[in-house]
Amino acid sequence: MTFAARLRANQDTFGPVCVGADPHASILEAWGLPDSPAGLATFSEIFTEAFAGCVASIKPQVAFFERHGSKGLAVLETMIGAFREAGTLVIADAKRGDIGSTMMGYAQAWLGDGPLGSDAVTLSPYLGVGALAPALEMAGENDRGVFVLGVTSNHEGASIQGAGRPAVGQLVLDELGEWNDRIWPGQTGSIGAVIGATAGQRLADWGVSVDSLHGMILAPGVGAQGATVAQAQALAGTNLLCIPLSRAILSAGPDVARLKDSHSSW
Ligand SMILES: O=c1ccn([C@@H]2O[C@H](COP(=O)(O)O)[C@@H](O)[C@H]2O)c(=O)[nH]1
Repeated sequence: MTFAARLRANQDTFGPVCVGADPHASILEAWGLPDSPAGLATFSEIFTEAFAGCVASIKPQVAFFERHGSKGLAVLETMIGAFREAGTLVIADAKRGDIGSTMMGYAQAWLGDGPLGSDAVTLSPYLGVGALAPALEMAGENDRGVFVLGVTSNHEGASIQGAGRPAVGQLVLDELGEWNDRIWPGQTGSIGAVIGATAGQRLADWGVSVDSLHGMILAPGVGAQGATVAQAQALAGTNLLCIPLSRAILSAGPDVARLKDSHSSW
């Protein structure tokens, strides 16, 4: 079953909200945990108890595990394994992107069967969508997914993503759509784009349309960054929409019941 089909099936049961695992130092502190690998491990245990098997997908922000070095990555490996075992899809937010030969290494790390192997990974197209080919092809071969930065939720991206006509963001979407049509003709492709839920006005101003994507949209920016679920829904078109929320849900922790309620309230 393709990643997109698995995401759709999970979202039919649990809804489109993807819970972000972003153990910022401030979240660890708010949860009464030390900013250390041990604190991170306890965060991960609570997060897993609250959400494994109970939500469609999670999106661990790799940066917050990397900052604890190898011990942090070990915690991430355990978390990824526990969620995948429970049938909850793991979207590793690693934002990888490099020349094709190195890209193969990233694809093997995040979309292979190794300890960090996840259901999907986020990618940056700054070296060209074509440079991402090893990951895009592996998504097709291994029934995994990717989400490539298109028009991001932060305003600093505008000077590059909105440059030119068609805008750079449109060129990225169109190229991703060509890959989807090639690998999954006539279906929802497992190559997605990151389009910030905060970016609706920018899309309109730049004349960017998501129609050519024929895939999935990951729309961060709801909650802590000020966008609403309705704003995320308004920009997805016919693409399969996945809405990640991190701080807005994690702020309900560390109580497991309150974390579950917080997810349900969205
Ligand atoms: O355009 C983007 C791409 C990625 N992100 C990531 O999503 C979460 C958002 O966290 P919140 O606490 O829900 O604001 C975070 O991991 C970002 O790195 C994004 O915000 N915008």
